[in-house]
Amino acid sequence: MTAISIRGLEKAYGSKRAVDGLDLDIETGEVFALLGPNGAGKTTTVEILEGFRTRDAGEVSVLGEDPHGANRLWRNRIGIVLQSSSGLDLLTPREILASTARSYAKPRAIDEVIAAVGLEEKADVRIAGLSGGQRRRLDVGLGIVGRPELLFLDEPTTGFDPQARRDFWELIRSLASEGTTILLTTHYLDEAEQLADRVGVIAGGQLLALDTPANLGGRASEEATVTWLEQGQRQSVRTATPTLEVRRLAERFEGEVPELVVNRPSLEDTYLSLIAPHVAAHDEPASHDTGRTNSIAQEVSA
Ligand SMILES: Nc1ncnc2c1ncn2[C@@H]1O[C@H](COP(=O)(O)OP(=O)(O)OP(=O)(O)O)[C@@H](O)[C@H]1O
Repeated sequence: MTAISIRGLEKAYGSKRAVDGLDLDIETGEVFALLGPNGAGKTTTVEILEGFRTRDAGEVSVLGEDPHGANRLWRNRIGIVLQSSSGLDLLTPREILASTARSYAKPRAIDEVIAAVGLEEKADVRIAGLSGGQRRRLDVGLGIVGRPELLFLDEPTTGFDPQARRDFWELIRSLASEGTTILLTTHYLDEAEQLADRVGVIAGGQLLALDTPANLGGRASEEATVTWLEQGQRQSVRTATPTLEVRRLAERFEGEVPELVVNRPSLEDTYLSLIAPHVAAHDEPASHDTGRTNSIAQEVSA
């Protein structure tokens, strides 16, 4: 089944075409990573899917409905983790999670959410006392407390330390194993590689490539580079048959080949070569203020 269907999506800001004829299907239960340089159109696309932005043209269906003007029932089926949370400094994570949970029909237990995002020790501390990474985990907690069928994660691990990122990846895997569909935007290629069933690369509002992380841009069939040390010099060959090359070397060295390494282009290499023609000399500034706010936060602070 299709969780998200996008056909011919277009959105311009004045003369700037932020999304320029995008077609994409995301299947139910899939973890999909949307990649692209600054200003590629990721946030605009995601915000249209979330119902926070209008589109100029195209058809969009999210969980079977057009997000533009969708009702509260539909909204309760999706979870959103924004790029940054707004000021709720006087509340504790437990309070804000409990308050948020009340607006959903079948919320997760608060303690379960606190444990899932690793905030046990900070559950009853004012949010003002949380580190950036801990606030981010709270954002994720707010995104999942309503037990969403579809979760939007916008650059979820920015500011996480390496252990917190790994813990977060485990959380995403467990949500995915429960059948949650996840649309993730990230600038971390390793995150996409670890989590995503498929990745889509966009630039200039257009889809440049769409595949599994292993196959993106023909990666799986790219030549490998075999390197080794011989008479104090690093040697290397590019080959479509690295196993054969390694066997030859093993025979020649009659055993261990010194400092043997076999490399294929990383997802990052492939990604960078895909977007190279689309990236200007200078990066675009970070996204504009979208007007999208944490509706939950608004409710609580209102
Ligand atoms: N409210 C706005 N008004 C005018 N231009 C906008 C607005 N929002 C986005 N844009 C422009 O639209 C283009 C796409 O922006 P968008 O934020 O969707 O990109 P992005 O891929 O999410 O970038 P980032 O990785 O920096 O978050 C950019 O050129 C951006 O400057």
